[in-house]
Amino acid sequence: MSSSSSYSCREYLTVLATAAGTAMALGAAYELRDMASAAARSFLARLSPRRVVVIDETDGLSPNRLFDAARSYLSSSSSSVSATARRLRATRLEDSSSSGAGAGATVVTIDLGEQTTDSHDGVSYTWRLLVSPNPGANTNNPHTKSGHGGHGGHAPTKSLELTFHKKHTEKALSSYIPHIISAADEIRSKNRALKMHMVEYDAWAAVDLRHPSTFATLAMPAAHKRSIIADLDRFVTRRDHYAKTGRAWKRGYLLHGPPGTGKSSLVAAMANHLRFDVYDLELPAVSSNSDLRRLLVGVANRSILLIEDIDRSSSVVVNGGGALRNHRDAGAGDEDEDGGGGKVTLSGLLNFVDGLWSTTGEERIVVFTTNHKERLDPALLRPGRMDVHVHMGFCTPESFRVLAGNYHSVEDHDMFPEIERLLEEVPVTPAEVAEVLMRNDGADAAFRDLLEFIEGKRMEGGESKE
Ligand SMILES: Nc1ncnc2c1ncn2[C@@H]1O[C@H](COP(=O)(O)OP(=O)(O)OP(=O)(O)O)[C@@H](O)[C@H]1O
Repeated sequence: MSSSSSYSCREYLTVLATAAGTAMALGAAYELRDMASAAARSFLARLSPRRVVVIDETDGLSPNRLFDAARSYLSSSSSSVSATARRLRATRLEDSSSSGAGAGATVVTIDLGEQTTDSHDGVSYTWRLLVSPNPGANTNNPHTKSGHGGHGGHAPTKSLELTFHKKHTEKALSSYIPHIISAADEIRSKNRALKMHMVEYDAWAAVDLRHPSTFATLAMPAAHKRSIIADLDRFVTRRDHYAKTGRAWKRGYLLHGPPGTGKSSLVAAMANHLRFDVYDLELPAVSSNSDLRRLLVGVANRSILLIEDIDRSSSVVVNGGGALRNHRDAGAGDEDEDGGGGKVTLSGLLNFVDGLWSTTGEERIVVFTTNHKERLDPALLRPGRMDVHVHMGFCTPESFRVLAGNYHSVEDHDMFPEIERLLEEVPVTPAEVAEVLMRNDGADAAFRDLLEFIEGKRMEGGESKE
């Protein structure tokens, strides 16, 4: 028994020793094989006409921004990812803000191990999403894996491989990668919720800008809309032009017209179109140049600075003794005639904005609104100050049809000819029309109510449409 057991033991040890020897031999063989395959890879890489750029998810401890940018880019329609990848991964974005254009949108991107192609500037690129185990991970111990241990430190790392012909290396690095970064910035700006910033205790305070107005819902002549959209689109693409001429990259808009004609709605439509935040600067609330400077410095890039009712600011000046003066040549640092040194002036503000923003090279839009353009100092109206003047007028038949579509999804109706005939002669603001259309549930009742409303205004008489 004992001899058989010692034999077994010897035999067992022999087996073990043989196994260990085999393992060592195998280990050495694997090592040799790895070395050989690395050498072969590097040899093949030298022979291959393809070049590979690896973009890891993290750069040590911090996230690699280029990886994030490339993933956003590959999820967007600007790349041809969805057309070429075999297997896609789809995610529905959280519907957290109604003002975020990407809110609730479905994002599609390539799945792990998949590859897709894209082309840019005549060059074809291949992308592959790979995952590799983290070197610090003990893959046998589930508690050290991300999601179990809670630290996530040993999660597998992802990387993107970008492959292209090596003759295009220069183009890939100096043109394609910057293109990806700027496309990703654009996607991020489209997906974020817009903000409205207002002055509170001498500092900007932000709330979500949830104004639903867009150029599609705006009641104004279609030709005017088209020219404003074209102007905005041209402006945001002209960085080089402004840089060359040494001018602040800003565009001034003056929106004028009676109350309720949609000036604020147009500002919201511009913000929604450009995905710019709005900074609502109430000039009378700003008491000194130092406050103004601080506020203007705090206006972010790619935003709209809104200064409303500037005629009211001017009339304070005309009557003397207000916080604002509207002198033609006044600078922001001028002394107030009433001895309230360092008070803000409107034209001073504009000089100030030009000087302050000419060095930043980022696009900003300044919008002034007024109900009385004729009351403004002509110095404020000259080009360069306010480049585009937009008149927001009373409701026209064309504007009425937009509102009828907005509120009742109706394109035509028996009562339209009568309503439109009346609108030609009676001054009714789009806000008044919108209010009547909104208070009625059914289209028939709404249009009847509107007819009565306009008739009533005509009977009252008052100002004519001219
Ligand atoms: N042109 C328009 N297109 C669509 N809706 C409009 C238009 N004008 C007015 N409205 C409706 O009337 C409401 C009030 O209009 P809005 O505040 O845009 O006018 P405003 O000209 O800025 O007035 P105010 O000079 O009094 O500030 C808007 O929220 C919108 O519902």
